Amino acid sequence: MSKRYILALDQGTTSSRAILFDKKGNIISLSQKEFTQIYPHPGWIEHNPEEIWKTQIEAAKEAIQKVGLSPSDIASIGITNQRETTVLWDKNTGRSVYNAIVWQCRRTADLCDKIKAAGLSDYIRENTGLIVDAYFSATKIKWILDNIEGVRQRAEKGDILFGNIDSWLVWKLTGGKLHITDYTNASRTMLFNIKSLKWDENLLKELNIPSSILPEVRQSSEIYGNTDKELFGEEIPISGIAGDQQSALFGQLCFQEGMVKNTYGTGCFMLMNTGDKIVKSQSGLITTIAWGIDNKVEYAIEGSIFSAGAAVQWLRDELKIIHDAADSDYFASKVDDTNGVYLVPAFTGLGAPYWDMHARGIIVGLTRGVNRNHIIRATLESIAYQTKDVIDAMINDSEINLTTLRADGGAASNNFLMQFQSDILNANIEIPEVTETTALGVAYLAGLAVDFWKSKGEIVQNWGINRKFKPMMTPKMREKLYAGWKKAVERSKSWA
Ligand SMILES: Nc1ncnc2c1ncn2[C@@H]1O[C@H](COP(=O)(O)OP(=O)(O)O)[C@@H](O)[C@H]1O
Ligand SMILES: O=P(O)(O)OC[C@H](O)CO
Repeated sequence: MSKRYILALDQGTTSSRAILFDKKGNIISLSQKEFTQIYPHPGWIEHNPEEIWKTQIEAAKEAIQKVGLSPSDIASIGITNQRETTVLWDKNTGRSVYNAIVWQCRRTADLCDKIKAAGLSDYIRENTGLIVDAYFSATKIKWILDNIEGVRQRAEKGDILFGNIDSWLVWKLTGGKLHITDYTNASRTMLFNIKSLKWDENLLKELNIPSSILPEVRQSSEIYGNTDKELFGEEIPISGIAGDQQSALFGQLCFQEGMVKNTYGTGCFMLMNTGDKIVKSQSGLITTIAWGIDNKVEYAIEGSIFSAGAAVQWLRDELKIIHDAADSDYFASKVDDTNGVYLVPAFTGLGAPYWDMHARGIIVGLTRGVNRNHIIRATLESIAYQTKDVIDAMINDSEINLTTLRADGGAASNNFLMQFQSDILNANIEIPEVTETTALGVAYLAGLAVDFWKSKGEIVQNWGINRKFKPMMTPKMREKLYAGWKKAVERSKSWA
């Protein structure tokens, strides 16, 4: 029987998902497992790598079993992942030497300040496309090497391996046979030279990171190897790897230069395809690798927003003023405005376009009549305002005339948010039929490598729009609201 499905493993910040797609790009089966968020100190965030592996493999097996399929129905596996999150493990035991330091973690902010003071910012910008920030993997790797007893010595002996979550999962899936990553993930480490497409020797030296720990960098779409037979009962090829935001760009079919998508998950990540051009942002965006496919690399500019859906989770888990993230839609719509309140969710500093590692969250404009609905509404509006900050930067850099934004991610299901977003941007928002575009993107990358899909042209036939939002706000109101946001952002800066 022919192999009818591609299995995408989507290892996100808050959950591990496994999704089976058919040739039309339809979801056949989905399994999702949440895992523990570990906050050892204010501003620090960790995950347990073993728990990530456990939830991911369980989700994969469940997705196959719940629709009565067997591994022989699967043509190949694609892996997409939360990016930058850093794992170091011992290659002899296969066990991690410390928790994964998550992309949001701010513990290396001071180290980044030292890197800036040493005058390395321009070199880093020029060669890695990135802005010096605790967000990226490099300083997280250095922190583990310098702070966990014995790890540096073991690394120097050649016993320690580094990987982002993609590498960790491939290592586990292949029973320790492959230590690889792809171009998209490598471009988020602050150690990879996006021009020469090699690990940057100068930065490795400056940061005192041994090159022996680094994975081999491969394309985002090619057959890398097979899963260990023990795992699924038979081997399945692995043929796609991409960081989740680049994967969503692919899944939203933004194949042409100038096409833009925004993913509303834990954070918000807006990427614009810039083709074979390395565009250097003048407005606080970063340059990243979009994908490596057919022996060619394409680039993107990106605006990374650290807290979007995370702020809604905070309303649910810490303030406990909503039961479920989706309730925020209902409560925000019960009031006409925020009653003058702005919430800046700089829980882990501010990313693009401000890049302030020391900013912290604030709620301003409180008066006696403010109630919980206003706070909930201000939280959702903050996601839209942050997106506007990034779009304005993108328009400034590329002179595009953005009329339509393709949106996806968990919070894109919030109709209030999408309408407010359309209003504040004065642009149309389109939500595709398959909103799991992150998983879909890497399924396409994996499927192209094994001829499950013959070409991008065949994939484009699968595209369909589910919902559309059109701007309805007056320009005067838009300007007034946004001016208030800019003022609030100023108050949140340089706090910690
Ligand atoms: N209806 C909703 N309204 C607002 N936020 C939502 C809604 N549904 C989910 N979210 C938020 O979206 C995030 C989950 O989206 P997802 O794309 O799965 O993120 P990730 O890949 O970062 O784990 C959570 O932070 C959650 O609070
Ligand atoms: O897992 P997500 O969807 O929150 O994405 C996280 C990003 O990859 C961080 O750069």
